Amino acid sequence: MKTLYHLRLNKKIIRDASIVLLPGDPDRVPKIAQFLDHPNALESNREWNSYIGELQGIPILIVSTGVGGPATSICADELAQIGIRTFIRVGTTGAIQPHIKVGDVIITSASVRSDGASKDFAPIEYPAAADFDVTSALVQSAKASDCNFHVGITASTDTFYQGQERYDSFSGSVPPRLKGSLKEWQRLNVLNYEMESATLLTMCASMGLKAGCVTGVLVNRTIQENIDSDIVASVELKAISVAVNAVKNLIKVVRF
Ligand SMILES: O=P(O)(O)O[C@H]1O[C@H](CO)[C@@H](O)[C@H]1O
Ligand SMILES: O=c1cc[nH]c(=O)[nH]1
Repeated sequence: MKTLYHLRLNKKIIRDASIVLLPGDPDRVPKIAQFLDHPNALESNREWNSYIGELQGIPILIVSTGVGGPATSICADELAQIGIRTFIRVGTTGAIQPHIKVGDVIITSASVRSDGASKDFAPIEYPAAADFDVTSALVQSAKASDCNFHVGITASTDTFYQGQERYDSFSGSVPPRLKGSLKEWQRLNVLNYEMESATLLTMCASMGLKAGCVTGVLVNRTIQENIDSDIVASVELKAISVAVNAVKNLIKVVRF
C-alpha cells in the first residue's frame, strides 16, 4: 500500500476517510480533533500534522496545510491520492470591508488568485470557485450557530505583508504594483485576505474534487494591520465549530 512521502499517511491509516478538515496551523489540528468522536493523533512531518476521528460513525481526517499555496498543494494532492474527495479549509483571516467585525466568520464563495501555486493547475482565467454542496453546508451551519457570518469573495495571497498591502513589515513598503491593492479589492467587494484558498479551490475544482473554506476574522484592516494575539483562540473556535457542524450537514447530502 502506498504511503505518502510528505504526509506519511496511507488509506489504511486514514480508515478510507474521504473528507478532511484543513487548518493552516498544525497546532489547530488537535483543537479540531476535540470536536470529533474517538480522536487519535496520526503523523507529524514538517507543517503537516494529522489526526483522525469520527462524526456519526464516519471517519473524518484533519491535516494542517501549513502557510500558503505550495504546502497546501502538496497536502491536498497527496490526500486525493489516498481517497480524500471533500476538503474544508478551517482558517483565520483579515477582513477588508468596514462592516465585518473581529470574531465574525467568512465563508468563501470564490477566491482571487493572487497566489502562484494555483497557476500550476489551471490558467488564470479559471475561477477559484468553492464547491456548492460544501459551501451550502457551511452556510447552513453558520446560520444555526450564534456567529455573525458573511459569504463572498476572498483574496488569497502568497505573502502576508506585501501581498496583503501591510506596511508594518521589515521594509515598511510594498512594490508599486501592490500599492492601493487593498482599496481596489475593497471596491470590488472582496471581503477578506488569507493565503491558501486560491490554491485549494482551484486545484480541487479543476480535478473534480469538492472544496470549501471557512475562516474566522482576526483583524479588520480598515482599522489596524496588526493582530491581537489574545483573541486568536476564541476566533479559531468559531470557525472550527462552523466547519465541524458543516461536516455533519454534508454527511446527510454527500455519500462518504
Ligand atoms: O490560520 P491559518 O489557517 O494558517 O490561515 C491564515 O493565517 C496564516 C497567516 O498568519 C495564513 O496561513 C493565513 O491563510
Ligand atoms: O490579516 C490576516 C489574518 C490572518 N491571515 C491572513 O492571511 N491575513
